[in-house]
Amino acid sequence: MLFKYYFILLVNLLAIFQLSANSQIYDKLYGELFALDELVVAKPVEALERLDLMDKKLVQSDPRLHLFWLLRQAEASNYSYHFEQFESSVSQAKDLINLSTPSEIANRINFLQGVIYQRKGDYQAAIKILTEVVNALAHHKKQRLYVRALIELAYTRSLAEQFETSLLELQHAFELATQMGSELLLGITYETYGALYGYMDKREDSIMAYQKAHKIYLALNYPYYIGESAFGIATTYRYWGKPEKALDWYKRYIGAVNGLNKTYTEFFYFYGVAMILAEENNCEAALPMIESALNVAEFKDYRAELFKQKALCSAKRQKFADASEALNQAKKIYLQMPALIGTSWEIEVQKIEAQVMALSGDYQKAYALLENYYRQLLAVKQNNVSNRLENLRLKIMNEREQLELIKLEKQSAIQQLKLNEQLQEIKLQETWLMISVVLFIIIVGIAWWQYQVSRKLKALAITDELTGLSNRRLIFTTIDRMLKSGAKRKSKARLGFNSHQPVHHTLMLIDVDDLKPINDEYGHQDGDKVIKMVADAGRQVLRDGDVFARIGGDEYMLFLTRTNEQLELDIAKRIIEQVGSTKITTESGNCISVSVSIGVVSITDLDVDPETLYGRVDSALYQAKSAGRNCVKRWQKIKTSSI
Ligand SMILES: Nc1nc2c(ncn2[C@@H]2O[C@H](COP(=O)(O)OP(=O)(O)OP(=O)(O)O)[C@@H](O)[C@H]2O)c(=O)[nH]1
Repeated sequence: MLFKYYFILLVNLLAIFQLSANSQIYDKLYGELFALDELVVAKPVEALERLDLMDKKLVQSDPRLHLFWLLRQAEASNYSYHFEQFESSVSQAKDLINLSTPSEIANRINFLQGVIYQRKGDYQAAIKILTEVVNALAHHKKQRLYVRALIELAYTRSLAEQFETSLLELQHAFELATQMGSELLLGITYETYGALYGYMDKREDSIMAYQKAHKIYLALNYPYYIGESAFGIATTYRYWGKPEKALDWYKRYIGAVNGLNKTYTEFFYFYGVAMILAEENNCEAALPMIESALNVAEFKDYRAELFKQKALCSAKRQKFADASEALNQAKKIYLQMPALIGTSWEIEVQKIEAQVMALSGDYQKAYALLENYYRQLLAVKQNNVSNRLENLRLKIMNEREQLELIKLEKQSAIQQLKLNEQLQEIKLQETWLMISVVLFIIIVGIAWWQYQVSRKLKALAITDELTGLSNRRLIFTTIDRMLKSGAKRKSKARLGFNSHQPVHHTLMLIDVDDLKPINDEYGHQDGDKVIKMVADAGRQVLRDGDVFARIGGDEYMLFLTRTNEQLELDIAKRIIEQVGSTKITTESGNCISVSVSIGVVSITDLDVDPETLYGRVDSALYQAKSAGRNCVKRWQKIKTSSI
């Protein structure tokens, strides 16, 4: 019993899990379908492939998702000229509509149904369903679908030569498209103006409107629309009697739609080229093209045109049976298209029939038909070019130009804003550059200052402040280094790596005699003068590589390189003489002189250790002091010698 409850609980839990997992999958699929919005028109074939890759079973398991999917398939099929698939998707979608279908989706499907009716030449059905869509959306006009349906309605009316209503609807669509700032809707409006003006025999206006549409489509890069506008331009040029231009634009059409479904793109292309050839009396080339275009079953209105040309061409080639058969086909088509009865399209059949009769030699019948044709044509033209219609057309064109001007002004204001933004950006960049340069200068300045300070500190570390001579640290380091490198060289020489060079350097220890009494009697300032004067006297004997340092209160050490016994004694004597002959004027104005004692040691053996060396020079100085001062003593192995 308990097991049964557990089982039910488990099943419920699984169902809940399944539901939430499914809802996640559905969300993902909805997301994918939403994301196709641009692709269906920009790259419809790719969109169809993507739709095909989606899990159909899953899509079909949710009616709303299925509807959405079918809508996308319909759009992508339409824009890729897969018209059968387009029709089948719309019809499947229609079958799925029920009371719970959101009106927005139902309207979209009805709109597409309207396009299908129109393409099939059932203008009355198209006008009816498109009017329903427009009315259903009338409460919220700034909707893409509302404007789209309005344009399609206007276009369908223009095909049925209801020009006045068509113009009014199109103008309304143009205003809305401008307000909404939708480039695509503007393009479609211009394109439809192109068609409308074409049917109204306003060739130049037609080309201008089509060109505007074409430019917009090129910028959007939508192949279907680029092709449609090129085809429209070609057709207007054809009616205008400019076959070369028409052919050029038919070629542009087939270039633009390259990659889309060939069955229909080629149908339109062959249709256009065949009509040009036939109109130029090149029936031999036109007829096979007319035949291959007629093999495509769609588009009654186009087929009627093809049959008309076939009839004429056949008659010109004396094939009157074919001509009459073709005329019958054309008439049959118009009977199936009540909206076209009485339009210039339909009455033109009589003209063609008259031409066929004339070619067959039945001039009487031809005359009667022609008379009838021109009477009807006059009525149609009068209707189409009535003053009221012409005034309306001019008024509408004027209003449109006003709107275009406003749009241009807005664009130039936006451009100005962008320009200002760019200027500000440039200014900001300049400021940053300035700041960077200033920072760079500051950093370089600080680095320079640090370098100078560290140089000074380094100098201070090795310099005696009072005399500017080297200090004890520097001279001792120099001597140590010299002895070490000398010792290395010597040991290498011993091993035979280099030759042994005899050396002779000199170390002197100089001490001021009786400085204490001077300090005591004249003061430290005068004592300092003495210390500086001795430093100056010693400086004069220096050469490159020599070091002269103050190593203590009144004690100096002098290290001389590349000397000899005679030279070192001469230098010591020169110092003694220099010091002795220099008079110092004390602060109190007295003139005093001092002397120094000097201890000398010759360095000929680099193996000696520094301490021993300092001990020797110290003892030599001690000898000099003991010998009564103001003299030089050299240290010698046994004893120091007096000089
Ligand atoms: N003015 C001055 N006096 C100093 C300085 N450094 C040391 N002295 C003094 O110099 C004197 C050195 O004394 P000693 O070398 O012992 O004796 P001395 O009077 O020079 O006599 P000697 O035996 O000949 O050396 C001391 O009185 C120190 O105070 C200094 O930088 N400036």
